[in-house]
Amino acid sequence: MTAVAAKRRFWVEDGSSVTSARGVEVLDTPLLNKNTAFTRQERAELGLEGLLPAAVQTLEDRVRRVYEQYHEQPTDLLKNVFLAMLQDNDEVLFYRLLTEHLREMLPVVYDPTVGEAIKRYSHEYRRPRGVYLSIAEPDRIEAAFQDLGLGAGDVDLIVASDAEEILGIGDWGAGGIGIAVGKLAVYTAAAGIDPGRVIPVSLDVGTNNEALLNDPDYVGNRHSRVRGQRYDDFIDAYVRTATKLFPGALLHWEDFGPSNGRRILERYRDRICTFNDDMQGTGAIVLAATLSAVRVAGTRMRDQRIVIFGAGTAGVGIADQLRDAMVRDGLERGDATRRIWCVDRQGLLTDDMTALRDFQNPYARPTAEAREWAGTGGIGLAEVVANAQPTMLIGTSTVHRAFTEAIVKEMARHVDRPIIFPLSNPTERIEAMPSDLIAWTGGRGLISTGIPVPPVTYEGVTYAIGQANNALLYPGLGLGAVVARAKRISDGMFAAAAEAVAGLVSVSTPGASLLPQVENLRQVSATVAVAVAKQAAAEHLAQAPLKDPVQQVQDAMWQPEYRPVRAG
Ligand SMILES: NC(=O)C1=CN([C@@H]2O[C@H](COP(=O)(O)OP(=O)(O)OC[C@H]3O[C@@H](n4cnc5c(N)ncnc54)[C@H](O)[C@@H]3O)[C@@H](O)[C@H]2O)C=CC1
Ligand SMILES: CC(=O)C(=O)O
Ligand SMILES: [Mg+2]
Repeated sequence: MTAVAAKRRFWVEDGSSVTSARGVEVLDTPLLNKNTAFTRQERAELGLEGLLPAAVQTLEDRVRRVYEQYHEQPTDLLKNVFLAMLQDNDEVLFYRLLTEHLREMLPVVYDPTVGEAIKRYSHEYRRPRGVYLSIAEPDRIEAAFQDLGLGAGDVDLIVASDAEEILGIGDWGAGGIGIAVGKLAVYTAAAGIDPGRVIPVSLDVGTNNEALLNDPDYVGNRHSRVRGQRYDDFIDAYVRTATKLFPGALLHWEDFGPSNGRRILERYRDRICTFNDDMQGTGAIVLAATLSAVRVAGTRMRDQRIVIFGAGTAGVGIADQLRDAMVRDGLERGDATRRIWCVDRQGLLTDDMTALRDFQNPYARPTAEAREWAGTGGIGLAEVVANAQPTMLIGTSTVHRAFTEAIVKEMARHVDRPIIFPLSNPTERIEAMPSDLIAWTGGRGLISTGIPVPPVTYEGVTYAIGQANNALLYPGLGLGAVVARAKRISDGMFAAAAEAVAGLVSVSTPGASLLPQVENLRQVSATVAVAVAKQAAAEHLAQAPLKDPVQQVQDAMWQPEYRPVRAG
């Protein structure tokens, strides 16, 4: 039996959607469905008369109603489920609502509530979204993508996760599709990436999460994680198929375990258009926040002394970009590397440790240097902070409350404006809350967090806490790459993106945020996109001509508006 390739239900011509679907099939297509906003003529043409109540409403009418319904949901998880159902029913309405209430709803669609939704995925499961690839059937990858009915030029972006390290909550197996869906929702809300031209992908290689393996409702493969050659071959089959079927697509990797994430990126980054968000997107947004902080502190990038607590995917990704920024500020690479101290489970990483991961090796400190720092229980974060006297402390460890009052006060003894970024997500993982950090440093701390937090008032000054989350960066990066039709995603593109974000921030007022506010995410993303597209052109990585990048970026941004729908 041969597989039957699915056909697209609709396409766009002169600003209208044209569809071969009729009746309920139209209402069941989220990017086509306008529900009560279908005009009388559209209802007649598409076989919808009698399937809808009499009133013909506008998008604004519909937004008003769903906003009320949203507020009737009693918990953030149920709000998330409500929005997912809306997205599956009427995608324009979902994106209009989300865009109009971004500060309110981003934490529900994305970090932190997305973490809870992923944990509950099999229980709250209603309908599928995306492509589910199973390690049991690597030879069905092509058929799986073809079931979408998309052509070679129809896809701009694919976000894939194997769900080994979802945010800071660990292995969530098939539920990991939720992070791909959430990241893509942010791409569209923040940067106007066309939601009809993206694919979320679950790479289901099993799970080591016992709770899932023993949960009768679990919807994924019920075996332990496959590793080694079979895993690599599966990833390779995914990359080969995706790039063959959709040669223009950017492949985004999200929430892999540290060794796989790094290895996959190294294998493909010079061959295809791809990036790892946790390593590179995070590194760039943290660099942006650092550039702002350094301006406030009146110091220079090259003068920083940086302690990173949690030297995994995100931590070392941040280290790499901060090191490169110090090199751009005039330091030799070796000298820049020596201004970074990485602390992980085993304490300060030193060069006598045999079990370091290869990407940690460059940051291992000479054993002799650290020997005299050892407290009674080894060289932990407290000893490193006391001895290294850092100007910056970054948390990517998933360890809640790891930045204690004693450690923060010790840091603040040695530096005028301590820069402290507790970046772990979701809320129950953050290394310290900003209100404490500001109090412990007497208002001198320059703070940014991964989760969204409200402003903190301390001794009459209100401190806005910028969200150092890769969501402020990757959407614009993706848009810039799409507009430029970039062949590769280079380190230079991340540096350009970071500088563009930092350039949007005015830090002259006391308590000003180190990063732009989430309300301005579309402006931030457009600015990043222009910088990234220009950088791609400068590095001869752009395949599209860039005559007027500012206008090209604006033109490329999808808007949540109902289009006329015609029968075809
Ligand atoms: N703000 C942002 O944009 C981002 C934040 N993150 C957050 O960073 C955290 C880490 O994420 P990944 O790097 O992807 O995970 P990962 O698993 O690659 O890295 C975590 C590291 O922390 C270490 N660690 C765990 N317990 C520790 C302890 N008690 N003491 C010292 N080190 C310890 C682990 O050994 C590992 O090396 C998560 O909470 C995640 O949500 C990750 C990416 C982006
Ligand atoms: C924000 C993000 O990508 C993470 O926490 O993994
Ligand atoms: Mg992530």
